[in-house]
Amino acid sequence: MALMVGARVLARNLLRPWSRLPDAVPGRTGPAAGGGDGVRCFGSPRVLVETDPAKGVAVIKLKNPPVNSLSLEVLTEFVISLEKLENDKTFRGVIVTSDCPGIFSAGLDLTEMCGKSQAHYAEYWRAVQELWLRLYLSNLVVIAAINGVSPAGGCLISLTCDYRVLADNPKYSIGLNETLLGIVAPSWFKDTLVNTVGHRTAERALQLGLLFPPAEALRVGIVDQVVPEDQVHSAALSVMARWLAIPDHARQLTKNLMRKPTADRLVKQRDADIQYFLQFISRDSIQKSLRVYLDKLRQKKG
Ligand SMILES: CCCCCCC/C=C/C(=O)SCCNC(=O)CCNC(=O)[C@H](O)C(C)(C)COP(=O)(O)OP(=O)(O)OC[C@H]1O[C@@H](n2cnc3c(N)ncnc32)[C@H](O)[C@@H]1OP(=O)(O)O
Repeated sequence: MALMVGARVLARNLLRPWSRLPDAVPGRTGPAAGGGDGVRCFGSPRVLVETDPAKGVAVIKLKNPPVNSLSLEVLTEFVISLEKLENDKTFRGVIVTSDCPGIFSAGLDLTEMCGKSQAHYAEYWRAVQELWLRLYLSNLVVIAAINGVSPAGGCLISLTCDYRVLADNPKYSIGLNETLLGIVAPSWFKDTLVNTVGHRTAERALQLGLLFPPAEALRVGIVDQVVPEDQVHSAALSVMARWLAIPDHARQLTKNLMRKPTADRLVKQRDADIQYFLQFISRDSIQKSLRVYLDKLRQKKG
């Protein structure tokens, strides 16, 4: 069943012309759309997109309550929204942020990796790869406005961006904490972190599963800027203006120069990476670790 979801969502959207693509959140214009004159909204139930054609900037807001976990549907809808923006020459930059208060993203959806079929794991992992590749190599300027806690896959999304602004709230930690779950961040997660903070900091952070609070996150360079919580969006817009002042072709070629070797490593062995994930995630010990972790999260409330 779940195997069909990603393909169904993709097919339904890709078959439609651009102007009719937004279906779940119909296009709205003007102040009622929440962004002032000229702001248009589209997107899907879990990935909202607000566009400001005059500025050439869009905002992608993840909305998968309660914790913005990256389910197969979120990953698929995210890729579709990004592709739509990439294909429209109006847009040169996108800000990625969250619509869930206090949570940027809880990372990969653990329920997608626990107790499911091999076919499902394969489809899910391909969708994770796809989003990473699209974001990492996007021609758009991509800025993360991190307005909440951002572990593991949430951190990965931020790391794919060109610049990260984090809200200054001690609860909003960020990092690749996979080892704390008894799992291992794949090589391309590791590469993305190494490319951002350097080898030694990445090694320590990965082995210990460190989640950095804002001041520490800034110190190690996992984020570029920490600002008061109510200024995250305006700070991201200011940074965007600076990046958009650079001629697109020069910036895009430079980005490609910096990032393509890392992306190519995954592209060249995508199927092998999926097979490795399948073997890893299907192990009894790994399934048990994930179940224990999920149970702990669920029991926290009780
Ligand atoms: C070779 C390859 C190997 C495999 C590599 C795999 C790489 C994995 C990458 C990942 O991203 S794994 C996910 C890592 N994420 C986390 O560790 C975060 C876990 N969540 C939290 O710490 C907290 O939920 C929170 C984000 C800090 C929010 O806390 P809050 O108190 O606000 O909410 P909770 O009560 O904890 O959660 C509400 C609800 O949501 C469920 N949930 C939380 N996180 C996830 C998740 N990542 N996936 C699925 N579901 C999640 C949680 O269980 C609660 O559910 P219910 O009790 O309401 O049913």
